[in-house]
Amino acid sequence: MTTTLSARGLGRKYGKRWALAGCTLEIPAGHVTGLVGPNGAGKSTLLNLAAGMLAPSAGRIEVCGGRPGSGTAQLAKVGYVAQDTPTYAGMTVAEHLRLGARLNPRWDAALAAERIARLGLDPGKRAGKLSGGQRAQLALTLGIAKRPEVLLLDEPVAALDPLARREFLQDLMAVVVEQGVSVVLSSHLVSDLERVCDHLVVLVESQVRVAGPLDDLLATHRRLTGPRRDGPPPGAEVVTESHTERQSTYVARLTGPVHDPAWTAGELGVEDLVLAYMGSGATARPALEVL
Ligand SMILES: Nc1ncnc2c1ncn2[C@@H]1O[C@H](COP(=O)(O)OP(=O)(O)OP(=O)(O)O)[C@@H](O)[C@H]1O
Repeated sequence: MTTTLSARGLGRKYGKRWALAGCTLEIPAGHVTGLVGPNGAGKSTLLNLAAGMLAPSAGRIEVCGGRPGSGTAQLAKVGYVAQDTPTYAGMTVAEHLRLGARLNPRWDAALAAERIARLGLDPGKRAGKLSGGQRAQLALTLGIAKRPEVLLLDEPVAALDPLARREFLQDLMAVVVEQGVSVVLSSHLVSDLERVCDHLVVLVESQVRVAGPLDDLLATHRRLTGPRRDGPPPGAEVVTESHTERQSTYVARLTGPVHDPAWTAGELGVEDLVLAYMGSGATARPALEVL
C-alpha cells in the first residue's frame, strides 16, 4: 500500500497552545479523504503541515514519501489550495496560468487552458472580479495543472452556493478519476464529503478522534437502543450515550456481535457518525484508526 500521508505523534503549537497534538494517521494513496471537525479543531493546521507551509513542533509527517517543505521535488508532488481559495486579485486568469507555468516543472498548460475554457472563465478577467465560485475553480485549476500526486484542499467549497458546490465536486471527482490523484479535503459540509469521500478523518480539539475507510466505519458503528441498565452490551465501545428513565441509546463501535435481544442495532449515516465523534469530546479518548 502506498501512502499519501503518514503522521506519527505529529503536533504543532502556537505559543503554549497545541493546535494539533499527538496526531498519528495513515492515509493510503488513491483515495479522497474528508477532514472534518469543528472550528479550531486543527484541520487547517494539519493541511498546512502536509503542504510544508508549517513545520511540526513535535513528531513527524511524510507526504507522498517525502518530508513536506524539503525542496522543489516535494513541492511538485503536492497541490495545495489554502482556505479562501487564494488568488491574486490584481492578476488576470491568464496571468495566473503563466505564473503557474513558471513555478511548476510538471505544469500541464493544455489541461489548464482546457479547464479554463470549459468553465467559461474569461482569461483577461482579473481574479478580484471573479465570483467566489469562479475563484475557487481558478485555484483548483492551478492546483490540478501542476499535476501533483496529492491535492490538499482546505474548505474549497465553503463560499459556493449549493449548485456551484455540486459542480465543483463533480469536476473534482472527474479529475480524480482521470488523473488518479489523491485528495485530502476539509469541509464542514458532511453531506458534500459523503458524496465524494471514501476515507474520513474526524479531528476534535487538536486530536484525531477517528480515521479510516468510510465503508468500514459505517459497517462497524451502530446506534444501540435498549433498556436502561448498568451499561452498554458487551462488544460495544461507546462513542456517545444518552439516557431516558427507561431507555439507553449508545452510538458505539462494535467489536463483536450483540447477542442480547433486548438491544436493537440501527445503522448510522455519515452525518450521525461524524456528529457522534464530534460530540464525544468530554473525556480524552484514544484515537481509533481503522485501516
Ligand atoms: N497563526 C496562528 N496563531 C495562533 N493560533 C493559531 C494560528 N492558526 C491557528 N491557530 C489556532 O490553532 C487552532 C487550530 O486552528 P485551525 O485553523 O487549524 O483549525 P480548523 O479546524 O482549520 O478551524 P476552521 O474550521 O475554523 O477553519 C485554533 O485554536 C486556532 O485558534
